[in-house]
Amino acid sequence: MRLGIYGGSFSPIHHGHLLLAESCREQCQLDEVWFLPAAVSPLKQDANPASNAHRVAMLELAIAGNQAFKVSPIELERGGISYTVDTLREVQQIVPHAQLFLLVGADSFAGFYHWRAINEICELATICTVGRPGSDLNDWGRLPEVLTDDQMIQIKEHFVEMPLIGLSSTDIRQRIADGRSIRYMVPRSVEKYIETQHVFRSQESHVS
Ligand SMILES: Nc1ncnc2c1ncn2[C@@H]1O[C@H](COP(=O)(O)OP(=O)(O)OP(=O)(O)O)[C@@H](O)[C@H]1O
Ligand SMILES: O=C(O)c1ccc[n+]([C@@H]2O[C@H](COP(=O)([O-])O)[C@@H](O)[C@H]2O)c1
Repeated sequence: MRLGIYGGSFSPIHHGHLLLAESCREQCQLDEVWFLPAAVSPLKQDANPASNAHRVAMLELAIAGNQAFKVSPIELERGGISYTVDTLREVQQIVPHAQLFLLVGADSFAGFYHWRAINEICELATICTVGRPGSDLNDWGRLPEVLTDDQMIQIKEHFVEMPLIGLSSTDIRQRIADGRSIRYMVPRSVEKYIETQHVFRSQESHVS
């Protein structure tokens, strides 16, 4: 099985996330893509995402009907800071025969040099990178100092094409706070959930 591993805060999930996952599924011939909401994203430790329950509920609504997409709670259940290397090790235990592909947007990839154990990450999974407005996938910074030539070639062979989508969860949360429209930025089911559950409106929704 070719398995896509897609981590993020997903607070909330939006159409940029969904198109990224679908583009990787198609172009990397993935059998499944697992969405893994982070307990605490290592480089966004000061962020205050919606509760775990809300993020999982919105993810489930967003992927409903897509047999290839699943939500995995393993980072939430592990708790603490969600280091990707720990997640990949855990997934390897759960599905030992799966070939793992790590899906990463360009802004996250720009910080990849600072992630924990990046050589091991590259051993455990093939990195699939996707463009995002404002981040240049060709700017590798100091990565060539730490990655092997083979690792760099493998990453370059897995650039995934997708129309650039200038959506971000931060902007969507700001729009909600301002009482502005988020229609067509997130699936309708997610929009309705945010509305009826008052997510991002009350302090309560930020508590796990
Ligand atoms: N519009 C987008 N285009 C391409 N990749 C994206 C887009 N939005 C998010 N991603 C990627 O999805 C992953 C998870 O992102 P995350 O859940 O942090 O969303 P975000 O919109 O960046 O959130 P926030 O604004 O709260 O920081 C990261 O790899 C990120 O690069
Ligand atoms: O393992 C790390 O050191 C690491 C550092 C930064 C980000 N990540 C993961 O990358 C994913 C997207 O993170 P972010 O900060 O762009 O939302 C999420 O699953 C994080 O756990 C992982």
